[in-house]
Order: sequence, then C-alpha cells, then structure tokens
Amino acid sequence: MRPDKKHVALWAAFAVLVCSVPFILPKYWVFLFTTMAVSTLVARSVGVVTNQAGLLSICQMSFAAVGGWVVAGINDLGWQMGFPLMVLAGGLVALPLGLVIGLPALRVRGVELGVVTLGFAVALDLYLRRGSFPGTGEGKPVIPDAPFANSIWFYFLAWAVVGLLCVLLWWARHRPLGLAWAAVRTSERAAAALGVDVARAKISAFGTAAFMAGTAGGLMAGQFGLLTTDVFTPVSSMVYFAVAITTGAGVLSGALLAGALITLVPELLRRLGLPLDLGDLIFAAGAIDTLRRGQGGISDQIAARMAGRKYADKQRSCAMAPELPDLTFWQKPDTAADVLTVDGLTVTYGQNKALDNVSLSIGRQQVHALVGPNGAGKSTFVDAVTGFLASYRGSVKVNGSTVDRLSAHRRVTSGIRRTFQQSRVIDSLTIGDYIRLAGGREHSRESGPALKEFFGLPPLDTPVSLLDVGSRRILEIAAALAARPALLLLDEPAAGLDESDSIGLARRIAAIPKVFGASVLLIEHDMHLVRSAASAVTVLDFGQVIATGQVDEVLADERVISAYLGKEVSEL
Ligand SMILES: Nc1ncnc2c1ncn2[C@@H]1O[C@H](COP(=O)(O)OP(=O)(O)OP(=O)(O)O)[C@@H](O)[C@H]1O
Repeated sequence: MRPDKKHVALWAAFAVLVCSVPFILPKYWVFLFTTMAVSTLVARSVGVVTNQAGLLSICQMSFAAVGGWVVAGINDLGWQMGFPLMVLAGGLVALPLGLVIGLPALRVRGVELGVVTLGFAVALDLYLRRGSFPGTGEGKPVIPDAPFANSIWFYFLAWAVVGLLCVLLWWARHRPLGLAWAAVRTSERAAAALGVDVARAKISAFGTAAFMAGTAGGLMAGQFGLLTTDVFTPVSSMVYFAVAITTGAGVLSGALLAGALITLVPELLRRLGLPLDLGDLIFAAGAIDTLRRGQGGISDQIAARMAGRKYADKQRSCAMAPELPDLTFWQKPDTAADVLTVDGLTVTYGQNKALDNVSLSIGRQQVHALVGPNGAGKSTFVDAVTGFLASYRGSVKVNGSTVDRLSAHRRVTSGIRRTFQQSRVIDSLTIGDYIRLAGGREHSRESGPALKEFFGLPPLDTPVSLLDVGSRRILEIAAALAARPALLLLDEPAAGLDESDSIGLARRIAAIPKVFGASVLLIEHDMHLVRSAASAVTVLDFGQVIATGQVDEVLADERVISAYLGKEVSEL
C-alpha cells in the first residue's frame, strides 16, 4: 500500500527535525534524544508482539539485556568488528531466545502468557544479578569505534536503526507476515481459516520483537559504556509494556510517543525534585485507563478519528448489482470428480453424539445445502471437515486426498475454505488487505477488483471496521474465494442480511461454481435461499443424515417435515 502524501510530508518533517537536533540543542539534549531513540525501539518491539499480534510480553527489557550483554562481551573479548555489527550481533543472539520464549504462546494466551514472560524476565534478572555485565568488573567500557565514539554520530546511528527497523515493519504490515499478526490478534480460529499458520505467526512476532529489543540493548551498551542490571529489571519491562499499551506502539508514531514519555517524564520529575517512581505510577494508570476503555492506544484512537473524518458517512455497505459480472479471467481450481467425500463422520461431546456416522459427497462445481433444525450438528460438521475439531471418527477426503491428519490451516492449502456462523472478519485491516491475506499464494492482483465487482464491495482501501454487519458477511465470502478454493463451506451466510441482500447473495452463491469453479457447502435456515442457490441438499437431524438428494424432492420428504416440527419446509 502506498503511503498518502500527507503522511510522507509529516514524516519527512519529523526526519528533518531529528537531523537538526544535534545542531540546535545542547549536548545533554542530544544524549536525551539518543535515549529516546533507544526507548522507541524497545517500545516498538512491545508493539510488534503485543499491539500487532495481541500476545502479552512483559520481558522485552530482558531481550535488551541479552543484546547489551553480547555487545559488552564482544568488546571484552576485544573482537574488532565495528560497532554497528556488534549491535546487529546483539539483536541476532536475542532473536532465537525470543523464539524459545514464544513457544509457550502456542499453548497459553492472555494473562497466563504474560505471567510466563514475566517469569522469564525475573529469572534472567536473578541470573544477571549473580554476576555483572562483561567488562564491568575490570572497568572496560564499550567505546564504539570511530566515528560512533562521537556522540553526534552515535545519535545518528541510533535514529538510523530506529528508522530502518520501523520502515521494515511498515513494509511488512501489508504483507503476509504483518497481516498474519493482525489476524492472530483478532481471532486464532479466523486466522487458521484464512490459511495463516498461527504457530508461525506467534513465534515470528516474538522473534522479531526480541531482535529489535536486543538491538536496542546493544545500542545502550554503546551509549552508557558500562551496563548495570538495574536498567533491565522486570519492572522496567512492565513500564515499557504499560507505556506501549497507552500510546499504541503497534505503529511508529505510538512507539515514538512511548519513547518520548519514557525518556522525558523521569527527566521532568527529576527537575521538579519529585520521586522518579511517580513516573511508573503515571504509566500504570495510563495503561489501566487504556485497557478499561478498550479503544486501543493514543495512536490507534487518532488513526480511528482520521479514518472517521476520511469516511465521513461512517458505515459502508456492499451494493450488489442486479446483473452478475462476467469474470472470465478467473482461473478455476483443478478439481476431482468429488470435491468432498466424508465417510462415517462421528463426533461426540461427552454423552452427546453431535454427529453420528455421517457420510456425504459433494461433486465438482455444485452448490450442496446442509440443513436441519437447531442443534442438528451442521456447524459441528463444518468444524470437523475444516480441521477445527480436536478429534472425530471417520474420514474426510478433499479432491480425493485424505486430510484427517491435517491441521485447519493446512486443510486450507488443500483447497477448502470456510466462513463462520458469527462473522470473524479481521476488522483492523482494509478490505484490500483482508482479501490479500485470505487469498494467500493464490491471490493475484486482479482478485481484489474482481471480487469487489462481483459482490459490490466498497473501495478496497475502506477499513473493514466501517462495514455494516451484512457487508462483513459478504466480505468473508469474497475473501474466501480469493484463494480460489475447490470447496467453500458457508455457515449461515445470510444471517444478518436484509431481504434484498439475501436475494442478491443467493444469486451469487448459485453462480459461484460457474464463475469461480468452486463447489459450495451451504448451511442455511433460510429455505428460500437454499432453494434458489442449491441443486442438492442433505438434511441432518440429531446428528444423523435423514435425507439427501434434489432440493425440491428432499424438502417435500415427510421425515424432513417432521424434523422441522411438522412445519412445511416452505414455511421456514
Ligand atoms: N463445544 C461443544 N461442547 C459440547 N456440546 C457441543 C459443542 N458444540 C456443539 N455441541 C452440541 O452438539 C450438537 C450439535 O451442535 P451444532 O452447533 O453443530 O448444531 P447446528 O446444527 O449447527 O445448530 P444451529 O443451527 O443452532 O447452529 C448440539 O447438541 C450442541 O449442543
């Protein structure tokens, strides 16, 4: 995504300001602004793992300690490799440690994960306190080699590192890595359904953040010469966490604000003769208030306000044209005769058999409906087929290949996509980014505009958060198609849609096989939609198949009518 001109001008002005500091302010302020650069880097590292990927990490200063330790160690050993490379080494050593600390994130989340990371911070702090940083005992400070021994050059180096890493993060934000973090933050199930490898996304966020914090620690070693453990305490990690939450360090502006607060608040308190601990209290209060409001940090709120101003009429909706556009360019997936073959699927929850020996086949380019009263087992069927259940009995084949051993995100790569009964779109993205994320490797440049045309989506740069409920459901279907799946499972896609959108959607679902080459398994309570979109239907009742075949014949079947408590199915 291209940055808009206003943003570029603003950042250019900020860069000029940063470059002019050493020439207009006294040396002490150059030192403070160097500290601010390093603090920004640590805050942005919290931003990656917590604000962007939604994982609690309260140990970023421990990774900084590792980076500082490595730089001090290299200096102590007398290796001549140039200060920037020493800093890079600090980041690179912290990175694998970040990957290891990220491993618990695969099993635990939320507060538990926060406790695990804090535990690491405490353990490392205890370990470091038993000794000292290399070179400290012998009074051998880290003195960066020329030209970085000069404080002005060091200042520029620190800001160059901030600039480089933050530009890389900005670039990654609209690419698979950054989009995967955003997806995992919103919902792990939704992320897996989009083909995101949730484990890899979490671990990569921890690794990236550890690298950044390690780099910051390396810079600290060069700035202070001799490091002490007091700089890297678990409390300092908590302070960074609190400030990053308050300012919204998932973006550079929030991280800069965090860096400024962490540097300048203690300075102000010192000048006012007030205790420095007061700063930590203020930061903690800020974090509590931000979490209580639940609207993100300061930078997130400013971004939301700016988006609100840009899209003044606020809510956006899909406008499906009566005519179906002809998407002749769309490459259709290679599909076997039977796209889905389910044999003897059985799922039990305690004593309750949610699915009992269910068998079902869906042919090529077919819309097949799965209906049944509430609690019949329809969603359980979708969960089992798409890999969202821990276990089931029976077998599921997609395009002739067994997928039973595959996790949800791997089944996505084998050609199945799903939507959820409760919409799970990633609303921190734009429509275009969401489609790009969902499209994965199969996504092409034309996918976004083509899907926009087919489903009448608003412009691709519209934030998903501005879409109304019905349009979000339509977007979910559009995005699932971007991956050119062989089979699309739609779980009550018309829930929340008004009548005209429901009719428009029915026409589009009916056209999916011809236009996109995919088969559809449609779960719906709206029988008008089933009749107009599907050619075949299977009826479940108490977890068992009670009828399957042509729509009109099956919906007139006595057993089906009695399953619906005696109502004519046409009345539903
Ligand atoms: N996680 C779970 N734990 C225990 N029981 C469950 C769980 N999920 C579903 N069930 C039970 O399994 C049965 C099938 O539920 P399921 O949600 O698949 O039905 P459904 O046909 O999709 O219903 P609806 O049309 O209301 O969505 C129900 O009896 C339900 O209570």
